[in-house]
Amino acid sequence: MTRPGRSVKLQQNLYKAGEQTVTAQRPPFGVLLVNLGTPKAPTTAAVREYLAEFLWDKRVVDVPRPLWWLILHGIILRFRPRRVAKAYASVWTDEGSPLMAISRRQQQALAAALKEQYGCDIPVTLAMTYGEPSMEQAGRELRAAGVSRMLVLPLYPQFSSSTTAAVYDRLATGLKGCPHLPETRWVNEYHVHPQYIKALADSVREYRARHGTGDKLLLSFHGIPQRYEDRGDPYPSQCRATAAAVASELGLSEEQWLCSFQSRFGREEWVKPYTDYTLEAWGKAGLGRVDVISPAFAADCLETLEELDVENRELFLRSGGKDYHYIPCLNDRPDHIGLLASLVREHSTGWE
Ligand SMILES: C=CC1=C(C)c2cc3[nH]c(cc4nc(cc5[nH]c(cc1n2)c(C)c5CCC(=O)O)C(CCC(=O)O)=C4C)c(C)c3C=C
Ligand SMILES: [Fe+2]
Ligand SMILES: [Fe+2]
Repeated sequence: MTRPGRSVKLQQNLYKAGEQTVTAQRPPFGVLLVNLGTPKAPTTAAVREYLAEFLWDKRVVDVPRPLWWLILHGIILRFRPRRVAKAYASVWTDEGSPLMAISRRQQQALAAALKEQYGCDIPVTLAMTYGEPSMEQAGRELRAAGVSRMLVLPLYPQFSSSTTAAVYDRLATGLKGCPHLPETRWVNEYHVHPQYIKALADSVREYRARHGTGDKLLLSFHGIPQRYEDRGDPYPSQCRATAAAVASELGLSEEQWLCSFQSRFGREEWVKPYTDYTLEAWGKAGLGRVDVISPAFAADCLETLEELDVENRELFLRSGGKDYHYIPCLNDRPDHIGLLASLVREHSTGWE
């Protein structure tokens, strides 16, 4: 008769040996790139579906549920989708929503950069917090590639409870019921990473070398409600630090730049100064030319291509401003992909 202790030990050894054989062909780890999400089509129905999921997340809107359900379904989802769908239609591309098209290019470019860096394939998958590709889809892709260690890289340079923490919640939901969790690491933020600051500053330098230099540089970040900052969300102070670091890298004096916040939603107070009020005031004050950049967005999207490049341009010019220049997001610039590859390397120490 075999003693129970001995048989257990043998099984463990066999399992270990088996696992080692498999591990030799497995990638050392995989990367999960995450961005916010975007509608499937620039139609009222698709935008309604997207907003219904996005705006129901308590991390985004924290109004008590029964009241918020009435406001969301009774008012917002009845009227907003039609107007917002028109805005999406005006920026839609042959490859789909700009956010999705650019995210896919970032995914491919990062995979190529990592292959060069590590000398083997490091699977890079893309997930959206809301809509598709979902965390579950991305997780299945990573599992199929044999990944047992996962680095999560939310494409948010500044940490916010309304974005980065929402990724965390959604990931946890996606992993519910998963019988064997991957070992997971996480990039929380990279708001003053030297390569991020340099890439932003270089994008301004290159733009200005081609198109001339504005009187002021406005660094406009997506806003959040002031209440969120008051209860500890570090996002606004990280945005201010990013803006100051870019200005310093560019050698700008205090009066040559400003950090502001855009994309307000609802009636409550959001973090200030507001981008639209600032541009209106600068236009009225007779400012000649403003250059605008939006460092919180890793990819151009509705909020930059429509709100910043179209709506706010009109506002500035209507108010008396002379010239308005929008500088694109880092998107798939090689220095941006280089930054993402560095973040992967820095957070995967010991996994190689
Ligand atoms: C309702 C409150 C919102 C908070 C808080 C918020 C924070 C936040 N969002 C981004 C990035 C993006 N937001 C985008 C669109 C968008 N954002 C809100 C609302 C809040 N965002 C809405 C309602 C919308 C949809 C458009 C609209 O109806 O006006 C996008 C663009 C997506 C696209 O498809 O192009 C991005 C990206 C950040 C970084 C952030 C806080 C840090
Ligand atoms: Fe937003
Ligand atoms: Fe907006």
